[in-house]
Amino acid sequence: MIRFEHVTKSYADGTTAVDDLSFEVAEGELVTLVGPSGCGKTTTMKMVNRLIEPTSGTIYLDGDDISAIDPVELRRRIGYVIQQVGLFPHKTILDNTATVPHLLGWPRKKARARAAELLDLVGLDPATYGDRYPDQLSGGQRQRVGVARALAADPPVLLMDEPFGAVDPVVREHLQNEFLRLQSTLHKTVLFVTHDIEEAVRLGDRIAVYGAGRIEQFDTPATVLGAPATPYAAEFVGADRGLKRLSVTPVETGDLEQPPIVHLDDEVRHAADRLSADGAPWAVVLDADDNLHGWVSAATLTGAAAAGDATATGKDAAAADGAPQGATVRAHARRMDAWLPLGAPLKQAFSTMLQYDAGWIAVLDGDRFLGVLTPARLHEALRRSTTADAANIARDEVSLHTVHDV
Ligand SMILES: Nc1ncnc2c1ncn2[C@@H]1O[C@H](COP(=O)(O)OP(=O)(O)OP(=O)(O)O)[C@@H](O)[C@H]1O
Repeated sequence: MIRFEHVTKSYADGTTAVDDLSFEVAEGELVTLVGPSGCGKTTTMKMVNRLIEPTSGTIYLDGDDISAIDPVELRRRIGYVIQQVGLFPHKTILDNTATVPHLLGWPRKKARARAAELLDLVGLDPATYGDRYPDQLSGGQRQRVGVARALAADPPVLLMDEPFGAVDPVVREHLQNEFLRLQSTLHKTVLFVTHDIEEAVRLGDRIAVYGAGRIEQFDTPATVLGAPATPYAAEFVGADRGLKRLSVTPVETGDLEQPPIVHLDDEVRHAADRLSADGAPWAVVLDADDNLHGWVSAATLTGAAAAGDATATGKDAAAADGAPQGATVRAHARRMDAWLPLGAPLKQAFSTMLQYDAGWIAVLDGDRFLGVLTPARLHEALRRSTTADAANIARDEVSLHTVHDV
């Protein structure tokens, strides 16, 4: 969708802002450009909508050489969001959002209806905020208006230059999540500039790590974090890149352990026997529909089974009706609320373990129980995924050596 071929930008004073850049952004892909201040990210972006002209090389948009497209016509195909937002202070939020449709000559009513729809889409109720002026909004709300305005004419391409840079970290994370949600339905082709590696990793399908005027590495977040291409890239992504990888590595079925399973209505004695045959200290408990209920310990079941025997020989009254209390697993099972969906990031898995102070968490596919993730398996998954991504193989094809193998 966007293709750079040997693009260089040098200024009259001899500064080379961008040096022989070649890369491609696929349709519907979100590519983050990340790097330190002054490395040429903004220059790269502004060449796409011709706010800056390259010194040499060619940029293609959807196969067309953009130098042959009238800049005004070009910019209609490209939404642009910047950190300072650039809202017109004397225009209402609704009119600000409708700016591009107005410029395109849409009838006023249609433009305003579209603007209201977009404000709603970015989480601002048009009835509440539409008639306000920019200085009556918070910084985060203004950023949302910036995104709504860029999307108003439904351009296939979005350029975003540090769009969430001016808000505090909490609002920023909120805006990032909202933007990811939007992008998952809109599938725009997005070039997103940031100097924040966390943001780049979080948002990007792929990341371009910039050194001075050059791309040092152009790859998925997982690969950039797991196998930095150069010492510079390694330093830029940070010594804690292993931890950052937790956010971009999903839980897979092969990462899970399979503890024994018992059902709520199983007889205690049968369940206890099964666990002791397996030598397992506990079992996962499922209900009749195979949905997760919780867990039960082998010790509890064995104790209950023994108590049941004593009751039976003691001719307890409850046993007389054939349904002694505590005869099924149901009476002894504990609820387990620590679960997460397959494909969730390992970071979420770890955080859920900590939140519930749990030694394992269940992994579900919809309602279906798939297995459990333990801290050891989580660590293994992370180690395997690093090798798997670098060698381009499946995670379960990686063999690991641990201290137990020595
Ligand atoms: N008009 C200009 N004349 C000379 N040099 C310029 C001009 N505009 C930008 N530069 C230089 O080009 C280089 C790249 O600038 P650019 O704005 O693309 O960096 P950036 O990576 O976006 O930085 P930041 O994160 O600080 O915005 C910088 O060294 C900058 O000083």
